[in-house]
Amino acid sequence: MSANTVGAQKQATPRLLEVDNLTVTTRGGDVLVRDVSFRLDAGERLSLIGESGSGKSLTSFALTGLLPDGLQATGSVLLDGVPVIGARERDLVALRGQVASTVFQEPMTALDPLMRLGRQVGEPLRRHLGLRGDALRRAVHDALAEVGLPEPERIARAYSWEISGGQRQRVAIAAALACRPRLLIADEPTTALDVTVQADVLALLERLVAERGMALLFVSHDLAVVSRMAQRAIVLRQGRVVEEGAIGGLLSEPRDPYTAELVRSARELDAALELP
Ligand SMILES: Nc1ncnc2c1ncn2[C@@H]1O[C@H](COP(=O)(O)OP(=O)(O)OP(=O)(O)O)[C@@H](O)[C@H]1O
Repeated sequence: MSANTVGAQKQATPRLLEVDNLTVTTRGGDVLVRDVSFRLDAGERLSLIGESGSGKSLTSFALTGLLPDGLQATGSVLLDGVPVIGARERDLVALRGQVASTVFQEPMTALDPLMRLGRQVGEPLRRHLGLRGDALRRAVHDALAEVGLPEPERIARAYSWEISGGQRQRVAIAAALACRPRLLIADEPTTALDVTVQADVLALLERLVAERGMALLFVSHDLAVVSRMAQRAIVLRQGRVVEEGAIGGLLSEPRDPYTAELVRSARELDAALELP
């Protein structure tokens, strides 16, 4: 194979995620996210930070075509080279779960209260990997065991309202990761949980991301958590990117006044916070 051919092949491998001028508007013309652009490579850990209402969730929803009804995305989102904006729902279903999966803030909304948990974890395995019968049952059991749930058989038979909030988030993580996506989008995955289980769920995500070499887009307003989970961060304010860079630099020498304010209030909130 010539050097030229190798070069051409390398170029042909798409980036995991390329976002250019992503803009989210309401039908009435209000701009909620404006001109957001960033890249994420395989295995990289990036955070979206910003105060409540800064556009973090809408940005993360737009990446897999999950914006709520009534909102419209423009610009370009390429997920593994496939355009998301304007794509047919059918094509997005193929990307979700296999290329990129999302874990949401409130696990209750991600899980169907009328369906046994095992079936919900099994659904992506059936749909994407074609597993059936014993193979499917084993894969569901393994997925539940891998997220540290005791008694996976019991959990598989249970409904979401029969287990604790922390366990629910573990089940949602198991469902999101069942098909081994290359990118995990975690939208404030511990905010709705009791503080005593937050650390456990973060440790679980950290372990799974490291073990599988997954890329992570971690959405949070909590700088202490971000400094643990990500290498790089994008700071959003009122729907715009105000700063981007390595976490260490953002925390020690924030360039934008808004980032400086976030760092200051985080330090104030928790004097014991271990920031560099
Ligand atoms: N479906 C919607 N219709 C109209 N406006 C919306 C809709 N969803 C969100 N917004 C508005 O868009 C802005 C950005 O919302 P978004 O949920 O992305 O913020 P966020 O940074 O994730 O905040 P939080 O940390 O509170 O979740 C907010 O002003 C919000 O009120």
